[in-house]
Amino acid sequence: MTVPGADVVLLRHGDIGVKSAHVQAAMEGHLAERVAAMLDARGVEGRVEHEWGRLFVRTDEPEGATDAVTDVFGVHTASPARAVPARMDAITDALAATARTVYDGGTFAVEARRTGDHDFTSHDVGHEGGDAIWRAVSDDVDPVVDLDDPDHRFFVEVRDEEAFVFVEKRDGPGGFPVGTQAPLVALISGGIDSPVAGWQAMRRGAPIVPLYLDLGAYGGVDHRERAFATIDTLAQYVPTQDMRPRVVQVGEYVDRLVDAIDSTRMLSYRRFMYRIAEHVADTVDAAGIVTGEALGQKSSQTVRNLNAVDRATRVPIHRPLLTRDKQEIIAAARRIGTYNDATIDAGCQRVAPDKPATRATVAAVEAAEPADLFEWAADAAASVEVVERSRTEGSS
Ligand SMILES: Nc1ncnc2c1ncn2[C@@H]1O[C@H](COP(=O)(O)OP(=O)(O)OP(=O)(O)O)[C@@H](O)[C@H]1O
Repeated sequence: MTVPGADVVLLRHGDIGVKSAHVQAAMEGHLAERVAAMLDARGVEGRVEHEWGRLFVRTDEPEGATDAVTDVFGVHTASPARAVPARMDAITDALAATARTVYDGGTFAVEARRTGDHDFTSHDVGHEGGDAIWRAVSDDVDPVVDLDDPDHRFFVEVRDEEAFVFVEKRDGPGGFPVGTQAPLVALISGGIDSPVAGWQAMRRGAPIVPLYLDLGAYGGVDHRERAFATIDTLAQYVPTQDMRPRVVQVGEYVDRLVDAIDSTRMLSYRRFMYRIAEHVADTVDAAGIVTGEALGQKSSQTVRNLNAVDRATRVPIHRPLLTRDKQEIIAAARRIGTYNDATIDAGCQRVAPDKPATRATVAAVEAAEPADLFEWAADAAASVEVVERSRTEGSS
């Protein structure tokens, strides 16, 4: 619940803080820009201020602003807060007003931090603030202080001329602001896994260029639409990025693979797929490929098979979900918002052979696949199409 009179949102970052001073300063600048862009994209009024180690959004819409900023990569937590002058009477008044609104019984604690010169300590703030809260609510409830595990936490942060009163720290995605790493081509099939993998890459700062391979008769309109729907959802996290899907038609090539190869078919299909991604990466100056593969999840994802398929490309393949269980990935997809889009059943299952190889060698895969497989990939990639979507075209 937002504190009454909230007029600012405090933003904290996480991993940015372990960087050297000049990198941290640059990343905080990036973060401030991303926060401003997100507010703009969500239609929330707010002015972003940046001080060393901390960002603030001054706003008349603290709820909307908090919702928006907790979707920005790089934001670890955010707190809608009320700013008051850094005087004890102003702080205790704000705490009392907040307690009257949010305190519905149980135990409480005041947690105070302070930087700057003041004629009181953070211990004083805790003590006098606790008294003020007690007086504010003791007619209605029986307030009890518990500093270890309270039901209600009242936070006060005193910074120089101002003090901020708040009651919650809402989680953001953490990580780094998008754009602080080179781009990656993300192979997005629209299943449950690949959108989560793309999101994870963005969370660590790498913009993604979404690439969808249209399987023609093996996929269908639903398959394509679910991929686009997940990309639209991902695009909402990065309003400044160009998230238009890149689409390559591969149906006729898959037909040929199904006719030509049996047990190692999926592995050659992956090699073909990575090669297409490599071509796209070259055209957009991306420095790697992201997939939603997880160790052992499918026959094509055994350690040996991953080794065999990786040899097809000189571009590194990043697999953020490599060690995740399916249930963890599903939970992440639900949090991110891509789960529902991804549950339409379609696609690769129809390409897979009845008895897929699980311990393939590079030599065996190469021996079974058409000699010109990589030329097919080059031909297919040459007709890559950029699909215009109303919500996915970035503003910078
Ligand atoms: N049609 C496609 N377009 C783009 N990428 C694809 C496509 N099919 C597969 N991939 C990529 O290959 C990875 C492994 O393929 P797999 O067959 O396991 O995907 P899936 O089960 O259809 O979807 P997901 O892995 O997203 O749940 C995917 O995570 C994705 O990165």
